[in-house]
Amino acid sequence: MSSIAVSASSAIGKTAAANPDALVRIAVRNLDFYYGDFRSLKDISIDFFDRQVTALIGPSGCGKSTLLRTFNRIYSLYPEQRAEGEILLDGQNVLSPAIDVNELRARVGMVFQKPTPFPMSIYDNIAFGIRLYEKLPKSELDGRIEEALRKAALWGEVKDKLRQSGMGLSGGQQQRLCIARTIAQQPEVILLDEPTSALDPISTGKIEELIEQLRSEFTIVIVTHNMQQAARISQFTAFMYLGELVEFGPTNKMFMNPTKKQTQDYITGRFG
Ligand SMILES: Nc1ncnc2c1ncn2[C@@H]1O[C@H](COP(=O)(O)OP(=O)(O)OP(=O)(O)O)[C@@H](O)[C@H]1O
Repeated sequence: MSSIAVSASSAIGKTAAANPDALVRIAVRNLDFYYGDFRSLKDISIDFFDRQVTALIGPSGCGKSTLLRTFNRIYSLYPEQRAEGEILLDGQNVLSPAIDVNELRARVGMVFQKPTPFPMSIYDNIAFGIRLYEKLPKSELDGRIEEALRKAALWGEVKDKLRQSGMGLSGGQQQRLCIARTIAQQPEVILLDEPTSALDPISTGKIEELIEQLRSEFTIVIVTHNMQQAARISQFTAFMYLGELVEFGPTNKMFMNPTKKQTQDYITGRFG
């Protein structure tokens, strides 16, 4: 077994096991995705469970980010990109033309690889997202901002400088600010696309702890290249290859006893 697999396996057991009774929050059915003529997702069917973290893993270009980007239809900003099939969020197909995409994006929040604070104060970074959808009196807005910063484990570090620019924070703090901005919109699902790949190990550890805390409230889907991270923080893991879902299951099973040889090869670092 390679060192990657050994340390990934040793992370198993430190994380909460998959809840077999968790409700399905997102049900993907026969999903295909096209960039122009290129079919980058092939007949994907998979369930994402309420208040569980699901890690999407697989080699570069296998379609992890593409799959993530279908859940809030962020791809629809680009006319040559299209999805076919069904993505049922609480039973409602988000690919239906009848869906209000702004409302969808408030329900399905997204945090990107590189922290993307807006060039405005810490306070306004969070207020901005709330004001898009709600008109709140100042006292209530203040409360929502504090709550979001607390949940993102950032309040203690920024409470005395809420009027300072979000751009002045460290990379790790900026990423937690982006998570706070997402939380403030009170989403049901949080999508994280390699949220720690630009961060140092200490900031990465803080984000991983935060993800574990957020799990009690949100359904979380995370794309990661880091197998140890997937093993540490997720309850379910999906392994993708060349646009297909190869294997999906509880993370401990995927890492300790995968069914498919391709999964075994990938998690042991022998993929070729
Ligand atoms: N804007 C685009 N136009 C055309 N093809 C694209 C575009 N974005 C991605 N693709 C292709 O779709 C496939 C899936 O890409 P995607 O970015 O989803 O993979 P990934 O698994 O997230 O990769 P990585 O781990 O490197 O981020 C790849 O073959 C990629 O080249």
